[in-house]
Amino acid sequence: MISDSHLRLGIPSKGRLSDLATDLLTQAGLRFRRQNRGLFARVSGLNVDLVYLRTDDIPTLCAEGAIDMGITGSDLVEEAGANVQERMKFGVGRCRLAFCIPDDAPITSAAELDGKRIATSFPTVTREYLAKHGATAHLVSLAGSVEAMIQLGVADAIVDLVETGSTLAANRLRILEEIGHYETVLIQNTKPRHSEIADRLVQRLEGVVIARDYSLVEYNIPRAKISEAEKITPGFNSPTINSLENAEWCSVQVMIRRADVVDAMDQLKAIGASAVFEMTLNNCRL
Ligand SMILES: Nc1ncnc2c1ncn2[C@@H]1O[C@H](COP(=O)(O)OP(=O)(O)OP(=O)(O)O)[C@@H](O)[C@H]1O
Ligand SMILES: O=P(O)(O)OC[C@H]1O[C@H](OP(=O)(O)OP(=O)(O)O)[C@H](O)[C@@H]1O
Ligand SMILES: [Mg+2]
Repeated sequence: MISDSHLRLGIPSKGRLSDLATDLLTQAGLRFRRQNRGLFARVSGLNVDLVYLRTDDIPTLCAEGAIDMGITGSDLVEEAGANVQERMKFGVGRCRLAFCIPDDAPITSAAELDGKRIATSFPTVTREYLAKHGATAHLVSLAGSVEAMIQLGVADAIVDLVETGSTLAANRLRILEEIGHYETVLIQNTKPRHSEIADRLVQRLEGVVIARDYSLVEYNIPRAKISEAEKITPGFNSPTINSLENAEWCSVQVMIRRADVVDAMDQLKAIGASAVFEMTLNNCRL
């Protein structure tokens, strides 16, 4: 099934990153079907084989060359100490890794955890962080449910991922100190095989990631106001300006970060723009 002439891309077989990765690849136009419980899938029209793996094994398997590229969490890359190249950030699966303690604990910094017991799924990152701050601790390594470990009496503090903070709140814990910010990434072996296919894959995925971040905004504006409008909407490179039948007016097309669109639309209206539309982008090549 697996072929040497194909690039091998490792993707999460289950868990929260599994759907994220499948959605990204599908939106990027890759066509594939995973056979029931199968560990491989061939992509049609592009020489790529998908390999379904555990999210936390992907960094090591990529560093070892078992797969050429992989989709995983940057936290897991760091924990594995995997020597891989990060090719892309996807802007999804964002989370922080943090030292957390009971709400009412009087501790004020991670250095004060010297000699204490810490439960975590990230023993390497935790040990290295503590060492940099002149501390050592007894680490209890676990695969999950780390937030329960203080109540269970096996730890004084934990190091775990935090996204919304609701798991911490439910367990009456608070963040003591953040170790770092992480997200879903595309990694590649440092001695790439099939570089051309890899670059094509990156280009396709970038098209989706940029399109997810931007909208296309179109509006009509009096020519006399163009420079004012350009200050509000400078565009990714520069805006596209088209003539209208009424020579005093023109139509502008421009990419704007989604988070900034409503503000920009209000400002455009205020300087005299009309027919201001926001359109969703599905994909792009810039
Ligand atoms: N709450 C979260 N919010 C956002 N991203 C997260 C969160 N928890 C984990 N992640 C990201 O997803 C990756 C995989 O998470 P994890 O290893 O916990 O698997 P999972 O998908 O949650 O499955 P399970 O915990 O059931 O094994 C993490 O390494 C991290 O990059
Ligand atoms: O800040 P929050 O939004 O609450 O998210 C953080 C929680 O999400 C992850 O757990 P997961 O759901 O993967 O369960 P696990 O402990 O079994 O890995 C992580 O390990 C935290 O427990
Ligand atoms: Mg989890």
